[in-house]
Amino acid sequence: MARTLCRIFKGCQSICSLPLMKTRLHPSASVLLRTVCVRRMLTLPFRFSPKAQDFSLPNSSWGAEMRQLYEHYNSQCEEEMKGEEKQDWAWKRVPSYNRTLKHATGGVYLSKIYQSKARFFTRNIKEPGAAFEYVLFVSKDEQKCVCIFQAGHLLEGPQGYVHGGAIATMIDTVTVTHASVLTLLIMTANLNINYRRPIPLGSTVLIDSSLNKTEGRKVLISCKVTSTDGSKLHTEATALFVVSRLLGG
Ligand SMILES: CCCCCCCC/C=C\CCCCCCCC(=O)SCCNC(=O)CCNC(=O)[C@H](O)C(C)(C)COP(=O)(O)OP(=O)(O)OC[C@H]1O[C@@H](n2cnc3c(N)ncnc32)[C@H](O)[C@@H]1OP(=O)(O)O
Repeated sequence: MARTLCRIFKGCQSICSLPLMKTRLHPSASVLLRTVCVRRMLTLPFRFSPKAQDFSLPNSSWGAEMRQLYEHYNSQCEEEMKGEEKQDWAWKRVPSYNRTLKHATGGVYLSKIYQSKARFFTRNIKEPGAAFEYVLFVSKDEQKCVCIFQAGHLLEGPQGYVHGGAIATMIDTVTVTHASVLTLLIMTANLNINYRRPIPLGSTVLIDSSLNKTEGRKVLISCKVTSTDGSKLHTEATALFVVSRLLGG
C-alpha cells in the first residue's frame, strides 16, 4: 500500500513537474483537477501495476539520426549546477505509455478493468520501429514542444512515403501533448494541415510545435514537420484545442 501511494505521488509529481508554461489556462482548475484525480485514484478499487513501459526511450530500432537528436535534447534536460545554485532544466522529455490514463498520471497504471483492451493509438504496435517511433521534449523557456519522429514501414501511404493520416496523427499527438502541458482534459476541435512535401518512409523528421495563443477555453498551436536539418518543410499545421467544460470554462 505504501509503495502504491508512493507511485501515485510520484506520478502526480511528474505531472506537476512538467514545464509549467508562462501562459496558463485556469491554473486553479488545473490544480483542482489533479487533486481530484488523485483522490479518485485512492478511493476506487483499482489495481495498480509498477510495470509501465515508457515508449519514448531509445530502442534497437532507432537510427543514428534519431539517437543523435535524442542525445542532443536529452542532454539539455539535466539540471545544471552553476556555482552553489541549481539551475532549472531547459527541456524536459515527455514519457509515453500505451494507455491514455498512464499518460495523464505520469506512468501510474490505474486499472485493467475499464476498457482493458484499449491502447493508445500511436503506441499499440509491438514491433519496435515498425510504425510510430517518437520522443517528445518540451521547453519551458521557449514554450515549445519538439518531437523526433522516425516513420516505420507500416505507415506507408503513397509507395515509399508516409501516409497523410499517419502524419496527421503525429501532428495531433504532438500538439495535444503540448496543449496538455498547459491544461489537462482537452479535445482537438480543429486540425488544419497543409502537406507540402512527402516524407520518405523510414526517415526521421522533426515536428515542432509552438503556442500561438490561449483565449478563454481555447488553445491555438501551430506546428511544422521538417527534415532534421530544417532545410525541407514537409508539413505545416494549426490546431485548436478546447478545454473540457468540466474545468468550469
Ligand atoms: C508525465 C505525464 C505526462 C502528461 C502529459 C500529457 C500527455 C498527453 C498525451 C496524451 C493524452 C492522450 C490524449 C490524446 C487525444 C488526441 C487528441 C484527439 O484525438 S481528441 C479526439 C478528436 N476530437 C474530438 O472528438 C472532439 C469532438 N468535439 C467536441 O467534443 C466538442 O466540439 C469540443 C469539446 C471540441 C467543443 O465543444 P464545447 O461544447 O465544449 O465548446 P463550444 O462551445 O462548442 O466551443 C468552445 C469554443 O471553441 C470554438 N470551436 C469549437 N469547435 C471549433 C472548431 N471546429 N473550429 C473553430 N472553433 C471551434 C467555439 O466557436 C467556441 O469559441 P468561443 O468561446 O465562442 O470564442
